[in-house]
Amino acid sequence: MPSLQDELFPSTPGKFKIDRNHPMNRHFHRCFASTTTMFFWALFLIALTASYLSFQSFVDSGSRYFSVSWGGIQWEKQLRHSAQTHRPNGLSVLVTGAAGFVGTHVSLALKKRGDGVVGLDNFNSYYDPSLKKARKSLLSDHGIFVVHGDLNDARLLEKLFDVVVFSHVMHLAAQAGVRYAMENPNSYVHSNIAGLVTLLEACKSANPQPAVVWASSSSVYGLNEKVPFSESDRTDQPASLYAATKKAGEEITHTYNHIYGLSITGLRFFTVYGPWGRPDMAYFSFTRNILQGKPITVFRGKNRVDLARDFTYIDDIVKGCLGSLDTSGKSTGSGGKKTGPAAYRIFNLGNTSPVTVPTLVSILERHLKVKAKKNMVEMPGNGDVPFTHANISSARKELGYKPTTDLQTGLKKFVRWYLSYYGYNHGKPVN
Ligand SMILES: O=C(O)[C@H]1O[C@H](OP(=O)(O)OP(=O)(O)OC[C@H]2O[C@@H](n3ccc(=O)[nH]c3=O)[C@H](O)[C@@H]2O)[C@H](O)[C@@H](O)[C@H]1O
Repeated sequence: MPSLQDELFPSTPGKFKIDRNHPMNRHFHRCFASTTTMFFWALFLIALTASYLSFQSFVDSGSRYFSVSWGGIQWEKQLRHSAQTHRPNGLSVLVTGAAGFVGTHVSLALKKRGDGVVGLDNFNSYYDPSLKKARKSLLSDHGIFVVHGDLNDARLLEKLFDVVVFSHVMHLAAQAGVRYAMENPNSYVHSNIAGLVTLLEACKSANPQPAVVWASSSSVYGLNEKVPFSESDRTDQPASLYAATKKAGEEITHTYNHIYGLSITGLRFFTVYGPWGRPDMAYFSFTRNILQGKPITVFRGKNRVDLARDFTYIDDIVKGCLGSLDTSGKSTGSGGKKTGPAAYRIFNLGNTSPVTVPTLVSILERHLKVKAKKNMVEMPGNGDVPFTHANISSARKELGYKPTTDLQTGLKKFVRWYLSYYGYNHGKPVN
């Protein structure tokens, strides 16, 4: 005789029948019905929770505008992996502007020596974004993850500091270019002022606070005529809005150091050049035009005086950046409050040997084996300064900074990279 159990739960699927009139079955049916209801309610709740969580990460991931560019479990995993250090006492560094010229080189150098690096970049179109994307894939080949996002996205920054404990921030994201400030002044305010403040707010609130090293500029010396430029020289006569925003950055970072105990190092870069450089800069655009047989415009100062720059090779700048990170000392704030004094430093990173722009052109002509078509034009009043020249004794003493590449050697490396990147063979484009 089949047991009750067998009747109710036959081993053969599909033969399950319930005699609703059986008293035992009526009782069972009530129980079963309530279990089923509970089961469906549970399913419903699980589905509801899951969709809430994924909605949260969707909102997290983007911004108020719901564009999904960051966030989610996979994204966080990539962040943590990229930030992992591979040497004892390695640094964990957030590099802003990582797909930029200096950002790419600094990120690679940090990774190479075993530090953890996470990049941040908004991939804006100030110059050819495909170059930025190529730099990004170079970084990715070396295990560096670059987050696509803007400095002004406070929620993104908060999230980055939530997921990773950064020991340092290398802040290189900026609106660069001296002359473009007359075309698009607000982009300088957006990146160099508002973006800087948003970043410093995130740094100040992070626990622990990171030490911050950031890119100021030789342009802060403006109309200063005392040479070479020393950090203690006056910087209250900017000649361009770009310079003014960098100078403002120095004042803003000072207040965050003073109030919140953030360790701050500002680096005044002097006309940095090299492979993977910026197409808007003179050495780069001159190379492009010379190879394409197009004329170049060479600015000249008052009384036909040649303009000169303390052109500094990228590898030297990278050494200065790493030296700054290594010697920055800790921030002292906690929970957004200062608990003691922290370092506030400013260094010139230049080459200490200015070269005139016509000399730059003749070095390029030699390396490219093509004569330039030069238009000599009087320097328009667009923010340029006649010359720059760095005194680097502070950086030498404090950071062990010692530039070793002269313009001739550095441009040779740049030209070799340029020809290979843009597909030239013996000075001719490869079809
Ligand atoms: O040290 C800095 O802090 C800055 O360096 C760089 O500015 P600059 O030193 O002005 O470099 P760059 O544009 O290459 O012009 C070089 C020379 O060529 C002259 N120049 C320029 C263009 C042109 O068509 N003709 C010309 O003669 C021009 O008159 C100048 O004499 C960065 O761009 C800037 O972002 C910032 O980082």
